[in-house]
Amino acid sequence: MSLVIGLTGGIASGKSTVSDLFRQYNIPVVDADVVAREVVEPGEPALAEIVRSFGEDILLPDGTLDRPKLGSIIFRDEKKREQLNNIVHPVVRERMTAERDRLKKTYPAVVLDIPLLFEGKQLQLVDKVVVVHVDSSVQLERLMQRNELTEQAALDRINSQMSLEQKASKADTVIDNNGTREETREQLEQLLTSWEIIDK
Ligand SMILES: CC(C)(COP(=O)(O)OP(=O)(O)OC[C@H]1O[C@@H](n2cnc3c(N)ncnc32)[C@H](O)[C@@H]1O)[C@@H](O)C(=O)NCCC(=O)NCCS
Ligand SMILES: Nc1ncnc2c1ncn2[C@@H]1O[C@H](COP(=O)(O)OP(=O)(O)OP(=O)(O)O)[C@@H](O)[C@H]1O
Repeated sequence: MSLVIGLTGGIASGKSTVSDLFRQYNIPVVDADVVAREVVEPGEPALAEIVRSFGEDILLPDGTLDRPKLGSIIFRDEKKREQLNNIVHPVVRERMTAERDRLKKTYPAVVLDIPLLFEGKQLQLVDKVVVVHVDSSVQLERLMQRNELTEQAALDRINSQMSLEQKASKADTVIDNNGTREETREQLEQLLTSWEIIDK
């Protein structure tokens, strides 16, 4: 029996940071952001569909997706975001399911890092949900710093998702990532011990 853990949170709340910690305990992580990039590479059907919906201008001269341009459209416009989600999410879900099932054969636990686990209705993919939580001021500050975004662009992204408070209220477990990375690691270790995935 392998436990499938859904890891989620808000943008820049620390999912990748916690994913790296899972990997340090030899627990594999499938990252939805990485899969979402793979499915829109040149030659993929999803990219052709994006061009049909958003126009040729959404491509860079080398034929790859102009991600900043698409981001500037969809993070400000709910209808366009839904349009993009309807193209990308089913393919992402299919690939993640296959990867999950492959890894389940070998590992006692598998993590699916899915930023839109609740919004994208992907809960059926996982057994337990871990939400990485930070206060909104910490989230805004870390996002602006990491992505070199203005406050407005960062807020557009944050507000395009379900609030972190709401996500935390739906979780099986919440990891508080306001503190140091070491404090976050300690919380994860405790969790993995209580779920009997690692021995203390
Ligand atoms: C719009 C795109 C091209 C912008 O690319 P960019 O390189 O700037 O961002 P990146 O892909 O690294 O995403 C960063 C974060 O933005 C948030 N985010 C991405 N897409 C969405 C969305 N459709 N709705 C809400 N938040 C989103 C997530 O928290 C994600 O971790 C890209 O995010 C995309 O293709 N999004 C649609 C696919 C998707 O929903 N991905 C999320 C995981 S399935
Ligand atoms: N405990 C921490 N202390 C200080 N900085 C942190 C901590 N956790 C994460 N960070 C920093 O905050 C930023 C966001 O973290 P991370 O990339 O892990 O978030 P994420 O949830 O994976 O983001 P995204 O939704 O965009 O994929 C990064 O620059 C990271 O280095």
